[in-house]
Amino acid sequence: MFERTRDLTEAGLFIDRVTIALEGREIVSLTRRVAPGGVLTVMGPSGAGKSTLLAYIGGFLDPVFSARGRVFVDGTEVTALKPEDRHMGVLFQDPLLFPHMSVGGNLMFALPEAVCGRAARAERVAQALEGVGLAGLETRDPATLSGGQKARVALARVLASSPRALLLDEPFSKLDAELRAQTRELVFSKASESGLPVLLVTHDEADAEAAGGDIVRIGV
Ligand SMILES: Nc1ncnc2c1ncn2[C@@H]1O[C@H](COP(=O)(O)OP(=O)(O)OP(=O)(O)O)[C@@H](O)[C@H]1O
Repeated sequence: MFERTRDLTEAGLFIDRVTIALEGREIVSLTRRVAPGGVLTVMGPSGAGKSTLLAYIGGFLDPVFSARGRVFVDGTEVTALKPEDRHMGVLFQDPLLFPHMSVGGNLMFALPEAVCGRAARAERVAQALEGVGLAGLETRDPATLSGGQKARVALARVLASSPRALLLDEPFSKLDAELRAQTRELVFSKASESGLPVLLVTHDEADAEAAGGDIVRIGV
């Protein structure tokens, strides 16, 4: 259940004394606040625990880890909630589009139930695609899209779900340099426009620089 706390009602994402251990060894220990529209970039060597931290915040940490600490979004504690009840948009390296659905179907699936009626839902999908420069692609089979287009559909799908925060786990790493730069500009501008706090996990210093926010280095 939601717990309102009087002293933590600030907007954004708050990571409050989160510690994560594997086989009794602490691998992550972090307290940070990410303002709406701000980015916290998590860097560190392979195996340091970056994806593990993101998984804890998203609510899908593997039970092999033991973890403590609280996660708040806009002053509401989400630590005990299921991933789908945290309303966090997650993007991974792979766009993970549903292959058996059209591009429009992928977005429609993500729309909140509160968007009612066929016409209103179709309009919301159209707007989301337009917002990432893919207007009119509703009927396309995801398999026929380029890598960059797939990444944009994944972003549009996440934004269509009306998230309260974005969790990005190396979402640009499969794109070539030029596409990578374009896609990350689009992601950060959309997040900032929507006032979403972003947690970015990356190996890439250029990603961190483009993100423009605080950088936390773990495992170093
Ligand atoms: N399901 C699991 N069971 C056991 N150990 C795991 C599991 N998932 C991850 N680990 C271990 O936990 C540690 C942290 O992994 P994590 O994937 O968070 O690292 P990372 O910093 O994201 O690495 P990379 O940059 O390579 O993606 C690693 O030592 C990894 O081997």
